[in-house]
Amino acid sequence: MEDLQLNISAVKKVKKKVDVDNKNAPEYKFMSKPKFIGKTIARKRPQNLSQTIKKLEGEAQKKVPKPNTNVDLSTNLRDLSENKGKYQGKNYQELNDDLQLKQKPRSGGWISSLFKNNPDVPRIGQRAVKPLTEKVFAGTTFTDLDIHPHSVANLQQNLGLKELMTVQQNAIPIILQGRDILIRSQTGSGKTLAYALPIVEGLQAIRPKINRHDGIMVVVVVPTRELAVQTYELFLKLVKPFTWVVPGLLSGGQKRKAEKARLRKGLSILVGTPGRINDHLRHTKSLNFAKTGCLVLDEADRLLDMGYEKDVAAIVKAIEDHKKAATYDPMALIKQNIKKDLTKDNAEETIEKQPEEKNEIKHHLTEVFLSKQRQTILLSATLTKAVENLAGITLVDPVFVDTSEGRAVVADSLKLQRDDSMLDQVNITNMNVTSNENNLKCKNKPVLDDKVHNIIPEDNVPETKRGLKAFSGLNYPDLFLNDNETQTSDSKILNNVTNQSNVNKESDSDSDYEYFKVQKELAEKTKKVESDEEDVKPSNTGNTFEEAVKTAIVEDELILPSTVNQTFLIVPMKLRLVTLCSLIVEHCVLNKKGGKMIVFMATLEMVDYHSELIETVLCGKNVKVKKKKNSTKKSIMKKRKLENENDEDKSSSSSSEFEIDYEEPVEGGLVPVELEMFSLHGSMPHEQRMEVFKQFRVARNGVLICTDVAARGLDVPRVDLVLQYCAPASATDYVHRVGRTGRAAQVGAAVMFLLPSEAQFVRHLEQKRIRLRQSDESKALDALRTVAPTAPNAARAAIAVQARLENTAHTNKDWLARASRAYTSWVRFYSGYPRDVRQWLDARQLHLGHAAKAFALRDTPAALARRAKSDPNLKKEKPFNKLTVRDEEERKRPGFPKMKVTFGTRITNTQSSMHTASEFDSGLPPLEHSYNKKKKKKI
Ligand SMILES: Nc1ncnc2c1ncn2[C@@H]1O[C@H](COP(=O)(O)OP(=O)(O)OP(=O)(O)O)[C@@H](O)[C@H]1O
Repeated sequence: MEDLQLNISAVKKVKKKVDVDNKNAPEYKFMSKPKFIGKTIARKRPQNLSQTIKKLEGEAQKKVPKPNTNVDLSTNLRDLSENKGKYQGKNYQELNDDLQLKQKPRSGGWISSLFKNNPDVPRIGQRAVKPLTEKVFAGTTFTDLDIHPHSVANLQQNLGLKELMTVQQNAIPIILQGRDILIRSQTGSGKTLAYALPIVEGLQAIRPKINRHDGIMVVVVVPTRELAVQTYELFLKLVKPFTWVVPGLLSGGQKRKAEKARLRKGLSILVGTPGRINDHLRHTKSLNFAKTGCLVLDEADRLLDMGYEKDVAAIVKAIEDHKKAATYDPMALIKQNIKKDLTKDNAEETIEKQPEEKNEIKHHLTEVFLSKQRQTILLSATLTKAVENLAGITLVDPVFVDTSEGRAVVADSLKLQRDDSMLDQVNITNMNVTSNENNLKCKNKPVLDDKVHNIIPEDNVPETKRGLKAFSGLNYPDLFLNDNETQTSDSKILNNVTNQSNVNKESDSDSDYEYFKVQKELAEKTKKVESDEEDVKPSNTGNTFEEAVKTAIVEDELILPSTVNQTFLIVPMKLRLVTLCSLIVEHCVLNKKGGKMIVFMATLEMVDYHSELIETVLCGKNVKVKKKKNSTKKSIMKKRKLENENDEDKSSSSSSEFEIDYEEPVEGGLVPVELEMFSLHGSMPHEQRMEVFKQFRVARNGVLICTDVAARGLDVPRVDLVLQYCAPASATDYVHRVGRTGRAAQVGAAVMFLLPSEAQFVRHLEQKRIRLRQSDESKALDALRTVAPTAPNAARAAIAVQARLENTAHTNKDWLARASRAYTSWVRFYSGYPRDVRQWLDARQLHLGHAAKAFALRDTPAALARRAKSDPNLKKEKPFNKLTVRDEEERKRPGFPKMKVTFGTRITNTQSSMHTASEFDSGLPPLEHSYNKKKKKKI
């Protein structure tokens, strides 16, 4: 009686009590023989492969004369497919699929081993982890900034923003000074506005006013198309009072021609993804960065993942090359000289005018736009070694802004130069962010008090001391060396920082008392360390910026908004899909206010399959629904109440679930619910992708199932739950996924599903100062009783839902193929987890048979593997996101020498990055090669 099938195929609608022989069943008691038709019965698993094979053999024996009694099964099957009309043209896999599909109508039932042989759910004690926190709002307003009054009014009226956020208060004055900057601040803390506002301010102040033909002044590079659209839209709002500043978008979806035309028309601010921008750099002559005074790399760490570093390097190099080329333009020089001669006569007039014009320039950033200089801004909520290297390569005399509380840092690389002449002492300013609120209030003074911030305007630095790269040890030209000349940047970096990772003393105890005791000890220790730090002269690395960034990276502590309630739920593999359905119903259907949630999955095949499967099953899509009068919400609630009372009585008297009356369920046991489902991944057609993104943004409630393509930067209003159905590939990914909720100090919740074998992954997160609580799994399936109202308890409701999920997945070959593809892609993804998390997310611990159940499949893993092998869709080319860095293209276009780029040690492993590589392609169709055109003409 190991594998039994629950058959609910009754016609009668009258409640009857089922008499069950249940003495030997371990968990759920199945009947060996039905006492009467139409009630809960159990029977052997029909789709057992051995049975299938026996049947095939039987048929073969009937129809084909037995050639040899010793022939093996494969010979029989071959004979079947080759000789017999019924099976002609079908391979073994097709036959197997046919049988799989036939089983449903024949049996009318389903496998019901959902609650059998599941591993125990471990209890993971909570350790004493003190999360890093960050104050979101600064307590000052935009009027305190020295910006155009129209901007302030626009922010208030069109964006509804009044108060400055902490990162904005710290970063805007520095950006207005034209300084290079690296910003680290938690997710949803307003980093986009922190750079967009001063950029618009700097541009609008240029006189005479710029126009779209003056060239691209600002380039903003972001990792995904959605983020590009979002950033572009913010710029559109900010330039409303300054119509002569024109933002533009290059993010894919449109034809090359249309984008080329837009570039030819002219833009002031260009927002785009690296692949797309780089592609136009190679194929669109009108794209020129000679006038680019500001480069923004948002989500800098992500930009260096997924093989994007070459595109980013090419953009940085293009800006430098174009600017250089513009400087040495002989025609421009001649023109300039002629102009000088012509205007000699008016020299007096010019001299008189000059001071007036100079007075108009409030911020150094405006001067940067008018000069040959370039300001670079790097941003992310998480820093990696690769970002450190990128900062070393791209930033000159930079400032590091880290806004986490208790360690808020504004570290200035120019501090050293000033101190050389003054104190010969290097200090990182650890300061309380709130303490400098008053510094912004005086408009006529330098915006920041440099005594507090350690910032000195670039003008005050002696010429000889300026122009230092962010890291003294980095060799800048390394970026563009040829293969054989390349040296690893890493070997050159002197890592002076010996700071110990601030891993807290841990306690495995759950008790609050223990937790607070450890916290107190920690607080005392921290106090002591801080006072010691004041006495000890810091190590002289020669660059405060370098020291601060390296410290932040070595400590590797992550920060999340404190308004997000983070939990994890340990779910046995077989129960994952039904638990997901339950959480969706609980959050989006039962929640009276209407919930909006994002579900992260590992692969795009999973996203496609799950979103359609869940929508079909929960919403009754494609199912003819005959609404029963008594299945209205009110009656269901009433019934539930009665059942609950009955349950309580019965639980004491009976141990069998099958002794409870089981009414024939409406439409297979499920009542459809109202639910808006959305899905998003990088391989979706562009228009559909944008449409989904826009619709989900405005939706009041609903579920977005997506890959990590939605993990970065996306700002969707009212998302109050983030569910990680598959564990993230790193703690950093965890932070960005969770960061889609609790934005701008809003309240949010985050749940991560873990398998029992993955439970220790929580410890990995705790080491990074992320604190999570374990959720109680006993209530996780309760919400399913809403969709299976006739089920006597949550477990039976889960069985009914699982049955419907399986039946749907076995509706036809197309469904079956998609289910198998999703399963196979997940298995592949799982074995590709990066090495540093593989000890917790170990593919060898997986039970692949149970995993099949989680994909609503009934096949054995071996049969699934065979199906995957014969599926042409799974043999499709690996996603290729290096459209713009092909060798032949490198050679074709002058000015783009073959580059060997290493921004740092690659931390992503190729296997796992391939799964998501398609998320980040340029969005352009491949170029038609000239020989193809010739061929076409000939034809
Ligand atoms: N001063 C402000 N007051 C109130 N809300 C603000 C302010 N500045 C920005 N916001 C809002 O905060 C939200 C998050 O901003 P933003 O997307 O820039 O965050 P972020 O730090 O870039 O996040 P991520 O790290 O996830 O990319 C947005 O909805 C934005 O409108």
